[in-house]
Order: sequence, then structure tokens, then C-alpha cells
Amino acid sequence: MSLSRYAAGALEILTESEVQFLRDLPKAELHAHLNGSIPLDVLQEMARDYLSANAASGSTVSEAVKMGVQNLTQGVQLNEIHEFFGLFPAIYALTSSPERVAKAARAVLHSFLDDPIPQCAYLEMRTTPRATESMDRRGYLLAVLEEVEKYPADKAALIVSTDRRMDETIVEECINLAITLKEEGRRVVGIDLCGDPRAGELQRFVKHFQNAKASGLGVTVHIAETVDNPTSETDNLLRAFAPSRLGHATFLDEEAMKIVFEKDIAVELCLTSNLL
Ligand SMILES: CNc1ncnc2c1ncn2[C@@H]1O[C@H](COP(=O)(O)O)[C@@H](O)[C@H]1O
Repeated sequence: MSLSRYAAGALEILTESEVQFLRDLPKAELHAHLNGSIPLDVLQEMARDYLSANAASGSTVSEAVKMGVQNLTQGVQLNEIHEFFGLFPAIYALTSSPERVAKAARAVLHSFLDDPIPQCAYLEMRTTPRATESMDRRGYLLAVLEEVEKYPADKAALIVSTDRRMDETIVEECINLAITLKEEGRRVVGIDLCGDPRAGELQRFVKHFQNAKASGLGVTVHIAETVDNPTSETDNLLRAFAPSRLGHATFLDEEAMKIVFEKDIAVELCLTSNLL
């Protein structure tokens, strides 16, 4: 993986033996969003295939998606967290069938787990179930799980994400799918709340998260990711959603930190996106 900006700067101040020590430590990657972790070369290959299949069939695609896919073929440079969310409509156009979701999942698992010096010893990949013309949300999750379950259970597992922008009915559908698949013995280990930190009314999701917890699924939530996330929201996420892990948690205030310490909640830090 190549690093840029702050992450590259941070790495530069370490000595060679410190870098080697960090490389050799066995790691658990607990916060990898499938569609946000597709290796750039695979994403670009998928973008080129998409553009040529589209030109051949003459099917209609929105200009915004076409432009987004074209940008992906050239490589992207991000400066602000909000720019990052604008990439997903194009990425989602590339992973809109079970075959292409499976290809993306395979590439992500491979990039984390199969290098001679793997990036991690255990990958808990997460993804948001999507329904498209060629698959429903269960079909989406099954396509991903097939790939996850090719690895031993101590190497790879899946978290089902819900998105802050979802309608409550869809959140309920996603969480019920996570519960059912777990009951069927599939390798779903938890649920997540993610999505653009500026969006969504979260109170309506609480009971569904509590159901998931009661059925034995782990709960992680993206929290306090930007300065604009209000204290009341952070407090509600910590108390009502009862998470055992937190995504980012970049802007927790003193009160929130106290709860995190008291309840011994793990924080999934992502140094590159926290700095964005
Ligand atoms: C930078 N910090 C972040 N904060 C919040 N949500 C994020 C995120 N990074 C990614 N996502 C969420 O993950 C989805 C893409 O992967 P999946 O389609 O689920 O596999 C994005 O649409 C967004 O909702």
C-alpha cells in the first residue's frame, strides 16, 4: 500500500528498525469498508471495463456517474473528508452485480491477507448491503460472504454496515439479514453504522441496533467523526446504541471520553481518514 500526505510524513520520522518492527507485528484490521478499500489498480480495471461495456451497449448512465468513473481511471487525490463520499456513486456503479461485488471483495481480501508480508493477520471487512437490478440485499451479502468464507474463520469475517442516510425500513432489513445469516451459520460477526457524518436522524435506528446486540452480534458505530457532529448525537450513540467498538471517534469531548473509558469501549482508529 502506498501512503501520501500526513501518513507518509508520519512514517518518514521513524527509523528503519521501527518501521520493520511495525511491519512485523501481527495486526487485526477491524475497519475496512469493502467499497472504500478496493485496490486502485482493480478499481481502475473495473472502471475501464465499465466504460467500454457501456459504450458497446449504449445504455444510459448519469453524467455524474460517467464523470466519476472517468476520474477513477485517472486516480484520485482527496483533501477533505466530504470529497471522499462523492466517490461512492461511481464506485457503486462498478460493483452493482453479484459478480462484480464478489470480484471487489476478492481483491480486498487478497490485498490485506495474501501478500508475502500480509497487511494483517485477521480482516474484519464491513459492507453496506445494496439492492440493484441484478441482486437484492441478501444476494449482495451472500456474494461477499462466499469470498470471506474461502478464508479460515480466524482470518476473515464480515460486519454488515447500515448507512446514516437509509430509511428505517432498510436499516431494519439490513439488521434482520445480519441476524438471520448469523443464525444460518454464516460468518457475520457484527453490525455497523456508517455513512456521511453530516446526514441522518439516528434515534429511529436505536431499537434495531438493540435487537442485533440481543441476538449476539457485535455493534460498532462511526462516531464524532467531524467537528460538526453534535455532542448530543455522540452521547446518544454511546448510551442508546451500546456499541462495543467505535469508528474514528476523532472529536470525542471530555464527557464522551469518560464513558468510553468507563465502559472500556475499543476505538477503531484510522489514521489516514481521521487526518483527512
Ligand atoms: C472516512 N470515514 C467514513 N465514515 C463513514 N462512513 C464511511 C467512511 N468511509 C467509508 N464509509 C462508508 O462505507 C461505504 C463504502 O463501503 P461499502 O459500500 O459499505 O462497502 C460508503 O458509502 C460510506 O457509507
